Amino acid sequence: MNIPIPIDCTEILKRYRPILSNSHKGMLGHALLIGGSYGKIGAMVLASKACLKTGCGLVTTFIPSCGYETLQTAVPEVMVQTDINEKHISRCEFNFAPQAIGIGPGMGQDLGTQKAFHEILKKHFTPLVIDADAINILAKNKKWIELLPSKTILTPHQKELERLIGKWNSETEKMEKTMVLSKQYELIIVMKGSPTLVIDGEKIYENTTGNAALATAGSGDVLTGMITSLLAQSYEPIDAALLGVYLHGLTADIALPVTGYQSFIASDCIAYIGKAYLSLGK
Ligand SMILES: NC(=O)C1=CN([C@@H]2O[C@H](COP(=O)(O)OP(=O)(O)OC[C@H]3O[C@@H](n4cnc5c(N)ncnc54)[C@H](O)[C@@H]3O)[C@@H](O)[C@H]2O)[C@@H](O)CC1
Ligand SMILES: Nc1ncnc2c1ncn2[C@@H]1O[C@H](COP(=O)(O)OP(=O)(O)O)[C@@H](O)[C@H]1O
Ligand SMILES: [Mg+2]
Repeated sequence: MNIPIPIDCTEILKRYRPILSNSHKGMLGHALLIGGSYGKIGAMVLASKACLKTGCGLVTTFIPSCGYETLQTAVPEVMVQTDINEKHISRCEFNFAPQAIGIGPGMGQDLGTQKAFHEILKKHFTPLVIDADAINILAKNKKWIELLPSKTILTPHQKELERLIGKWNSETEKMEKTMVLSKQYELIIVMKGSPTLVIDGEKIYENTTGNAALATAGSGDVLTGMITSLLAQSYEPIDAALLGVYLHGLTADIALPVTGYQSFIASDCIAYIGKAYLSLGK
């Protein structure tokens, strides 16, 4: 097994690009986030806000129509497009070309949603981040994995990973199975946990930031928004994954002395993205 490369400040500063003084929103990427369902619009609120706060110039969020007012009120900076269906995504049609798409948080696995996801995979070759229910849908329809563009980023937690690759008997077996999947389809797999590992073919990266404060609802939805943001800003997929995971963990490390473990919530993770960037010292 290859020795993991630590994702630390040195590694991150090789990849991080400071903002240029003449930047405008049109240069900083337009991200599209797709997901949410009745009762889980909050996942998209979190992902969308995190996407903007990570520096993306424009963010459009595609949700079922029941979430329209909630999202527009919670994050007025985000543009919203809605599905014809009220409670879940059933047909995803949008009228612009995003630089990156993040899909899955709170999306549910309704059969209509599965079909809509399949259509997106067949029609679009935009850099992709696949999370939560989009991972679960792929696990149910394994043939669709072939449709993922090379270097698509998947962000499974342990249970989602198990649905995707099957059960394992040891940590070594888990790593081997994940690397096989990564190599076979040229995927970047962010194995979320403590610590989070990022697999890119033969390469394994181990994150050095983050703590148990992140064990709270929606913190993964925030990570999806952050990685999609970096991808839309034209970071290479591996750099977007590593920088996203590192900054996400850093928010919790910086917040901890103020919030403690228990009171830290996903919205705090978003609130500390600015301090996480500042601590890179650039
Ligand atoms: N406010 C919201 O709208 C929220 C929506 N969410 C959405 O809710 C849907 C369901 O997601 P869930 O992840 O809750 O459901 P899942 O059924 O995918 O995962 C929950 C199960 O996985 C296990 N698990 C999770 N992380 C683990 C780890 N590191 N090690 C071992 N076991 C682990 C849990 O114990 C539990 O049994 C997703 O679409 C998600 O995006 C959640 O993100 C929570 C917040
Ligand atoms: N004990 C922990 N230490 C460090 N990071 C953690 C810990 N628990 C959870 N996390 C991080 O929090 C995030 C949880 O993601 P996920 O399970 O998808 O949450 P949700 O679906 O509720 O948004 C992941 O990035 C994971 O690495
Ligand atoms: Mg999740």
